[in-house]
Amino acid sequence: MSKTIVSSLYDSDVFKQACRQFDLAADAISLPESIRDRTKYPKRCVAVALPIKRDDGSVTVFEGYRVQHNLSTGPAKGGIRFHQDVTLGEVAALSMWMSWKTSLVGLPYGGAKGGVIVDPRQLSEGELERLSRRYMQELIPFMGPQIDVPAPDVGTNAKIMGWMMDTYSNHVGRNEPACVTGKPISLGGSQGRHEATGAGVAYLVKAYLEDFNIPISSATIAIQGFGNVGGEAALALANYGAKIVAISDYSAAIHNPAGIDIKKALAYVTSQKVLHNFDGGEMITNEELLTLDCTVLIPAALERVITAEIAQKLRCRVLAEAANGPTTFSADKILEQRDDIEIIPDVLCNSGGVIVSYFEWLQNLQNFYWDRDEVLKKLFVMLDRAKSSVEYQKRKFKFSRRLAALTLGIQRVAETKQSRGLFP
Ligand SMILES: NC(=O)C1=CN([C@@H]2O[C@H](COP(=O)(O)OP(=O)(O)OC[C@H]3O[C@@H](n4cnc5c(N)ncnc54)[C@H](O)[C@@H]3O)[C@@H](O)[C@H]2O)C=CC1
Ligand SMILES: O=C(O)CCC(=O)C(=O)O
Repeated sequence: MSKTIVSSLYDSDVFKQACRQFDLAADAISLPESIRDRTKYPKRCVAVALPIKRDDGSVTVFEGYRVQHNLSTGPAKGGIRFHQDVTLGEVAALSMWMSWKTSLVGLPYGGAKGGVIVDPRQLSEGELERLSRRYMQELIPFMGPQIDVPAPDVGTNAKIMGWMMDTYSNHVGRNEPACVTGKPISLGGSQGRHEATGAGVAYLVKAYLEDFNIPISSATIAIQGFGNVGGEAALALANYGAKIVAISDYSAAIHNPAGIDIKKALAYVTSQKVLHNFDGGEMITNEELLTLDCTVLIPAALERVITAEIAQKLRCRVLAEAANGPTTFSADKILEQRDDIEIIPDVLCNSGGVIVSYFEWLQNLQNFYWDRDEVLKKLFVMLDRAKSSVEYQKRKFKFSRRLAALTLGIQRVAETKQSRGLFP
């Protein structure tokens, strides 16, 4: 990666956070200096201008990115975010976390992430389709089933993945479902992918609560973010018998100590798009939600919401990081000292999404499809395996759980790069 680009990425607090995590992990495993920068910084950052014809005939040029952090361990893999606050540094940080995540869970992938600076709620359906297609069109030279395989993230969904897959397929002149995951099932999407990230979060929360001898039936859960991940995690945890006492999205936060009817909340969001005015409890502030007295707090929205100040006020027993990068580096230090909160770190906690994306890619490549039960069974086996390896690493080296997960992911990427050697 060019030094000029790297220094500009450091303008981003999220990128700094990912780099500080890397440095800590690299020191902890005494990663040789000669391999550090090659492992740490992205391989490739692509920025594209995306001119879109608006419904009124005018043209708006949006800006989009794809950062391929690591291509050494397999095709790059990671979601695409449509959000007004996207920056190149944020996308780069998210691409680093994708690399550690795919390596930690043992997938034959590298890591990548994409983003477009846009508030998708401000676009009509037609404008959104033109933007999604243009993004894929501009990036086709860098995409493909064996190069880089995108998926949904914040502000994107199966329909958008379908448009991107169609654009790619039209370009290569054949149906190529394996170029994108998280597609509609009718286009080769996998059973279970829609709920995979949230279902994986819920499965790990349940497994860790068992380890901590906390019955799930007595657990109270607060969730920030009620989109794909937060909504599906809430549903799965409610089905396991936990009580969801607070939920929120960008429009509202709702608290109900007696438990929120999650099916009703999901139906409300499907029809109204937001939680605003949902009649399921009392309105609270975002900070009140994060600092509620509860068994499990699940940030499932954006990065850096658990700041140092919030970390001091947290009253949960378990912090399950469904979002990527929700805890700042300084908040992490405080939580380590507090010692009364167990963290399930993002790269493990939300890995269910990319695991089922891998299953989708495999099904597309072999043209043989699995049913939902088989997908979920395989998902839970892989999550159990990843959890066990993290717990083993944690015990063996007396690391925090985050450091255990990061060192496992980083070590594998570094080892692969080292084994491949340097072209003279
Ligand atoms: N979609 C996926 O498969 C995966 C997503 N993730 C991560 O999970 C997180 C959520 O992603 P998705 O659910 O896919 O996105 P989404 O776009 O479906 O939902 C995001 C939710 O966060 C809410 N939100 C945004 N700003 C907020 C704020 N300031 N306060 C409270 N809520 C706010 C939105 O209103 C929405 O409910 C992100 O960090 C993403 O990177 C991680 C792994 C896979
Ligand atoms: O499903 C995927 O390929 C990636 C999902 C994602 O963006 C993530 O795990 O953060």
